[in-house]
Amino acid sequence: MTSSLGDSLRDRRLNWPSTAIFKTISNNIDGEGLAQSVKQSIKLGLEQKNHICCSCTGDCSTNEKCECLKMAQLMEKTLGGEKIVRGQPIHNPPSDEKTIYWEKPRFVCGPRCSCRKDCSLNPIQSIDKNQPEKFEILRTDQKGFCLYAKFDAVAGTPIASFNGEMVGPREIKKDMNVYQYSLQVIANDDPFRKILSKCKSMDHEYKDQLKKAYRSSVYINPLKMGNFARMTNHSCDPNMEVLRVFQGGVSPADLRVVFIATKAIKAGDELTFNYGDDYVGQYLGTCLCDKCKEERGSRKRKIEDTTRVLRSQAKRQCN
Ligand SMILES: C[S@@+](CC[C@H](N)C(=O)[O-])C[C@H]1O[C@@H](n2cnc3c(N)ncnc32)[C@H](O)[C@@H]1O
Repeated sequence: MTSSLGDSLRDRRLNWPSTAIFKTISNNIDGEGLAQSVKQSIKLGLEQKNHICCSCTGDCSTNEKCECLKMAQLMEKTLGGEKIVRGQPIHNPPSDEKTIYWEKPRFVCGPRCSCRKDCSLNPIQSIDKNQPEKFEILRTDQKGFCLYAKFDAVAGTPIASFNGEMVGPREIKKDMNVYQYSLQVIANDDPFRKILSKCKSMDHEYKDQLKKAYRSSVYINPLKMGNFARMTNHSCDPNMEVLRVFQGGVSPADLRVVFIATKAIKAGDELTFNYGDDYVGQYLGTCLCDKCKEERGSRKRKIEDTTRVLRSQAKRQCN
């Protein structure tokens, strides 16, 4: 990891907080505390008959026979989120963030598909590659480590995946650090369950396990093993949003968390997303995002201006 520290602490890893040291992984891995149904459906999902992958040779997004396109279309039709297609921005109403994350998971081609390079239904194919060249981590006094882009991107571009260990709720509650760094990927009675009754060709045993698995809670903990995305700070005016994206199948192990640009990003910009009101209210105290700092600055200027006016009025009256 190529992190830089400010002033005298530069490059002295001994001085880094434990949250800054982790093993980089490019896929989620199984961790502790997962429900039996989650473990079982991950195992069944590894069987070839339960993969969803295509043998297309051209662009899947125009091939009506493509298995991946069919699943992407089923998700779009049932849950309402547009397909993610490379080169086409994803249009999401910004006020709808929570709903997009939970209600509208997407489907894309995966590493087992034969289409690979040219396929526009495979926009996250190389998202985990060359991360040190794409991102920079710098440490600031107030927010700790911050993630910066080293590239320009248009709104709608997939920027990074958020990787780590898949763990159950018990693991999250045990340690406040784990709680603060983790993202929930499967919620109790997950909206994704609506898809399962519509998958006619799915193996029955697998489908039953999936129905149970998507009734439990699963989190991604990036603390011991993860990637750069775990350094993404909160902003009340963020430049990314989080999407759940299935890649190559529909087991919990195929579910990935992907950050998508919501506005144009320039090299040097800090990458941020909205942690949600609960987190901000409970853990951030004073939000140090640019928007809040700007608002506090303008409030302070207003108070100073008013005080100056009142003082000069009082002075005039005294004279
Ligand atoms: C997931 S970590 C992000 C990476 C973190 N900055 C670090 O150094 O490891 C979340 C923590 O970063 C800090 N943080 C993130 N966004 C912030 C913000 N807008 N204002 C203040 N602190 C923030 C808080 O301490 C928060 O609990």
